[in-house]
Amino acid sequence: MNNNKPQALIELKDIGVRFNNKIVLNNINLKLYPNSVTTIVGPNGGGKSTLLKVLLKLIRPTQGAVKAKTKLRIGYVPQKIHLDQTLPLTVKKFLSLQQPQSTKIDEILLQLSIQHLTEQSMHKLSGGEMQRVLLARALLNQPELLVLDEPVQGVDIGGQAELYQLIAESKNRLNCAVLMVSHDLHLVMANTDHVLCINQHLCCAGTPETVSEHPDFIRYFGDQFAQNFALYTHHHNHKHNLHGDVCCGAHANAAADCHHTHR
Ligand SMILES: Nc1ncnc2c1ncn2[C@@H]1O[C@H](COP(=O)(O)OP(=O)(O)OP(=O)(O)O)[C@@H](O)[C@H]1O
Repeated sequence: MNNNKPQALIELKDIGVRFNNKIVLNNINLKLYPNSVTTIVGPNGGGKSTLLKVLLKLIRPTQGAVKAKTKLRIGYVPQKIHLDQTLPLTVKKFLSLQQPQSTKIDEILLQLSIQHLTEQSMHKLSGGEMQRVLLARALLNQPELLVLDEPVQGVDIGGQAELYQLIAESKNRLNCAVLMVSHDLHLVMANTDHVLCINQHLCCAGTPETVSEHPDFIRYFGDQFAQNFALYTHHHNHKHNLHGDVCCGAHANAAADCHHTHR
């Protein structure tokens, strides 16, 4: 038994979700640990957002359980927010709804290089600016777990890489766990410890390298990705078993337990 292993921040056990008798998720198991990045990929309609909502306790699963550390601080960047266009709202006012302390807001705005947007109207933000503001809001309570649902939607290609870089820096600063849904596989892989490929069930899971070679993954995303991936990948010289421990012969499917202590 490995006594050095940290406690999981949150654990999903045998999660199943049905909507009107349609199975959307089945038998999903997942543990998230501090200082790790886990990326969920999978085809459209595969249940990725639903899984995040179960984890955030926005949806009660039909089956299974979510076990979280007591008073776990979670920051959430949703796919979209809906603002009333008739209500005037500056960025600072928007953020103060989450965190009233002005100095904390200024600190986060500076970290994300958007201090110039402080008095900007929320209605006039570009796609990239809006996503940074949503990230700022999620970071305001110093989350132990940062959850992001397709965080670069509506952001131009240059801004996408920058936003993923800010997410990685925030993770390093807070030592938090990051769980995100992303379609930008080639952009996120270099900063991702574990990938889960979900299509109702867990198709495959493991390091970016192992998942990118899995037949299910190639079926969903094509081997075009493998070529892009080679440009961005970081290299492991070993694999992991179910407990995240280093071993030599682990199979990609065995890594749904997302403990990763090194890069
Ligand atoms: N509240 C709901 N009621 C009924 N069906 C739902 C509900 N929410 C999601 N679904 C269905 O569940 C399935 C999974 O949806 P979900 O949004 O989780 O997929 P996704 O993998 O995030 O998709 P995408 O990549 O397109 O965002 C879809 O078929 C969707 O229509």
